[in-house]
Amino acid sequence: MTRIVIMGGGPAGYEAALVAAQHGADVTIVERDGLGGACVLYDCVPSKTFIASSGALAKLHDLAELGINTDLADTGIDLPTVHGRVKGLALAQSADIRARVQREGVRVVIGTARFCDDEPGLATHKVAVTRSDGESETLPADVVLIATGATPRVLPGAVPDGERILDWRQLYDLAELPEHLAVIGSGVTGAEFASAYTEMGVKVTVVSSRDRVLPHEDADAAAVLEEVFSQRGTEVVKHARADRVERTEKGVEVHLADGRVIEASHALMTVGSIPNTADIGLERVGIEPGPGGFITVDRVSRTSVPGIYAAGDCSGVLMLASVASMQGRIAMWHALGEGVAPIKLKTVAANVFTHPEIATVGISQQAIDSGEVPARTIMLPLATNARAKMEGLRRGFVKLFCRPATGVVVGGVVVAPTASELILPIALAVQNQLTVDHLALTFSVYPSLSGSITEAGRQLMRHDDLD
Ligand SMILES: Cc1cc2nc3c(=O)[nH]c(=O)nc-3n(C[C@H](O)[C@H](O)[C@H](O)COP(=O)(O)OP(=O)(O)OC[C@H]3O[C@@H](n4cnc5c(N)ncnc54)[C@H](O)[C@@H]3O)c2cc1C
Ligand SMILES: NC(=O)c1ccc[n+]([C@@H]2O[C@H](COP(=O)([O-])OP(=O)(O)OC[C@H]3O[C@@H](n4cnc5c(N)ncnc54)[C@H](O)[C@@H]3O)[C@@H](O)[C@H]2O)c1
Repeated sequence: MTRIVIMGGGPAGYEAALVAAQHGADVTIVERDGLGGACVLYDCVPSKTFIASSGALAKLHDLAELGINTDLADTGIDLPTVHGRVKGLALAQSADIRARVQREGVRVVIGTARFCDDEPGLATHKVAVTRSDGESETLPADVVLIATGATPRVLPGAVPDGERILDWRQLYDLAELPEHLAVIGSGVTGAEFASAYTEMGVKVTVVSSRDRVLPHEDADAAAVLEEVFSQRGTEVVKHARADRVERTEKGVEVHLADGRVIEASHALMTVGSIPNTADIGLERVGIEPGPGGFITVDRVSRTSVPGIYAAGDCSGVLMLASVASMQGRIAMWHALGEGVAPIKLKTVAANVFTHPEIATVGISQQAIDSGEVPARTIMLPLATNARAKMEGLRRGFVKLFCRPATGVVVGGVVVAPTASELILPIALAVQNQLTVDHLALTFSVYPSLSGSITEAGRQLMRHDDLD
């Protein structure tokens, strides 16, 4: 029986464990904190639960237009309940995952793992575990999966103190909503929290090192978000690199590299993550971490050392739970000799949970505009969609990209309140190389927002006739 040890019990680790157990391997997961990993306990799941509350409040703002009277002055946030729900749900989800993997016969050890091979180059490996009960053990392994995830990056001049200078994992311990929150960093994490706190009525200032929020996302989508921010009074300070954050009597001062100073009550640091690869004994097996400490892997999650795979945030491939899970599963299929297709990153669907949401799949507009990928494109504003009008939605759009000659769908963007759900037909088309004709000839419900996706297909199909 193949002995598999998995370091880390996040999506990469636990999904891998489920696959390995299904294929009859002897599987042990070593996890420091709890099953589900940082994804479930501190990052993805808590933030999306928090956003469920801010999103509910956001909907109230739009009710007046639909003829519903609500007294917004009377509407409030019960922060302890919101935070209690966030933490409770995370723990419950973690317990569910633990029960599931144990049901499948996986051994779960709560503790910290590191390699302890006697020398690099051996055919099998050893993992030393310091368990949470203080005991130690050594696990022999034919295959090891490194799935240790990542941790918030700390700027030396802005070390989180859990009171005024916070990382995103500390937010749910605040007793009250911040009076004025400075969000440092305008990537996906920064944008999501800026949006959530804005909807909760907090004054928010976003410090963006670039000329816009969400520098890695679709520029038109980022522009919609900036418009919403501006309408809600949220300021985006651009070309602004935070040098340090100092505590003052009343709150914090964010000192920018160009000398500007932003005053706020609290600072939320969202300046990225670093992989948890420093203390896991990589030198004992001869793995040299790549740039930024990430472990280099190929498309079936192999590292440079036979028998050792890596998956998820520690590999830095695409820091998404869905990608981590797929990398983990692929690693196990490969290790156990199953037929396996290398991961296809061009088909990954992702969503930014702002208000409105921004969902993307496949080739980006930027790759098309730069000439890297030839494609025909269409952008339909939601304002032209009957259902959107009925719902009072003015902002947002659907974009669809296809190959110039064949009409095969290669990507798309949806900006809408439920973009995370609406992106699926486009993702399905990209994954299965469907054409705009397939979308165009599919019945969508009338009236529906998804009608804009079939309409986008039809508009690109018309162009086909001119080719
Ligand atoms: C605020 C935020 C929101 C996010 N929202 C989303 C989202 O909506 N959708 C999405 O797809 N992605 C989201 N992500 C990204 C997603 O959380 C990560 O991509 C995902 O957690 C990666 O999973 P993983 O298994 O690689 O690592 P993790 O979830 O980080 O799990 C790794 C685990 O390994 C443990 N570990 C580390 N070292 C050791 C060791 N030596 N021994 C034992 N255990 C160890 C860690 O304690 C951790 O629990 C979000 C990220 C952030 C920061
Ligand atoms: N909904 C989701 O799926 C979701 C949510 C959150 C995060 N994630 C994933 O996690 C990964 C990390 O995202 P992230 O937003 O945490 O990190 P990031 O690295 O993408 O963004 C951090 C931003 O902070 C900026 N920055 C760095 N130092 C700065 C400074 N001193 N002053 C001002 N700005 C500074 C960087 O230029 C960058 O734009 C991404 O791959 C993302 O997709 C996904």
